[in-house]
Amino acid sequence: MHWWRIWKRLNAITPNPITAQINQATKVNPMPDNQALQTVDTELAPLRVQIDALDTQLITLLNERAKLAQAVGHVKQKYKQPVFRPEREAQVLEKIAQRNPGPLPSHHLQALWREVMSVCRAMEEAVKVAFLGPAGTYTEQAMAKQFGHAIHGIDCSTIDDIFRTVEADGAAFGVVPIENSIEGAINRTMDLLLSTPLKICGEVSLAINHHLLQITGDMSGVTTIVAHPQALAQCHHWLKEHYPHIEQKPVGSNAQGAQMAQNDPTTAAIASDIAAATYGLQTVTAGIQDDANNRTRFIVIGKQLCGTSPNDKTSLILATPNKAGALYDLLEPLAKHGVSMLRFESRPAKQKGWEYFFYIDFAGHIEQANVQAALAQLEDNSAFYKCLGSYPVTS
Ligand SMILES: C=C(O[C@@H]1C=C(C(=O)O)C=C[C@H]1O)C(=O)O
Repeated sequence: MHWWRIWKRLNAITPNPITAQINQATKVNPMPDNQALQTVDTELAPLRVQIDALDTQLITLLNERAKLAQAVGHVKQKYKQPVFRPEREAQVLEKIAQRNPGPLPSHHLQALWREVMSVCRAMEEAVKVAFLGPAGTYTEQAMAKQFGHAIHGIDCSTIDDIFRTVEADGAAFGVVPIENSIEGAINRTMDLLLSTPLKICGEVSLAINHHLLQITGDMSGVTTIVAHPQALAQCHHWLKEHYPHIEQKPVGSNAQGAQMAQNDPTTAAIASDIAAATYGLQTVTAGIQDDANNRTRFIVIGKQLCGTSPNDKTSLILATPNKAGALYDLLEPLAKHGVSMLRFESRPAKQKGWEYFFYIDFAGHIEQANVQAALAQLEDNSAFYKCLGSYPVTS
């Protein structure tokens, strides 16, 4: 007798309230007998034949696409040009959304295309990308969102290491967090941008969902909660309300914390569901961040300048001369040349008391005439000027 027949009989004797509820809610027979399965399969058979035929066509088309990417690779190699072209990929993704007749939602189709481009790119060369490790960090997730999975990820233990690895050509690109919707700017990234010769060549925005994780899902013996300081800050109110007496300990990354929790039942971690799966942890409570719309924006850094895409932004660091009205004068060229500002942040200039560096993002690409005119004037008006690059805007 099949196990589900035994289950059915048991249920007939003592109806299980949970299954009864599910059956009522879903109106699906949970234990179809062989005949029902056969009936379903018979009706599905012609649809499956069509799906198999389409898959065969898709395989052919995808391989045709890969061959073209290989040919592109040969041309790039001949002229010693970079394999990864973020502006071209942004263009491809934009066209996907424009041409999509549905019913597939454009953002799902775009996610598929990211992977298609990733494997096509890998036919030219697997791009090396430095990220904040170990495996399971949000930075790794952001890297996959930007580059797809067919890459060579190099895990670094600090943001400084990522900058150094890319500066020393250990990786072509690095992915680092720059700002969070709750906690604001990531200061270490901001400070390193000031001195690095690297450029910004892309950005990635990621929804951040923090979960409280422990090896068996039991908090009774837990004495320490570990996480990156940003994650601890983003869950501050929730932790204060639910675990006010458990010590909080900052660690290098949330994934590192998850790794620690894997080996120690007295330690709980705050990390993503990917980290939970990577380190075999149980979720004690899901979504513990204080703001449900918690997002982090990451930037892609590299030596490569980015061409124009359908929608670009440019990032600058400026300092004003020390005189009245200097900030107004500094920004006036943006308004004059019709350039709209997207972000304005300041960081103290550490060597000088109470002087600041201003980090400015605005819409447009450095190759556009109005942007060039505004930048020339901005540079004239500032005591310090550094252009960090132009790159495609992503949502
Ligand atoms: C094919 C190219 O190379 C890479 C792969 C792309 C793709 O698969 O569509 C797009 C841009 C590049 O990162 C290209 O430059 O056109």
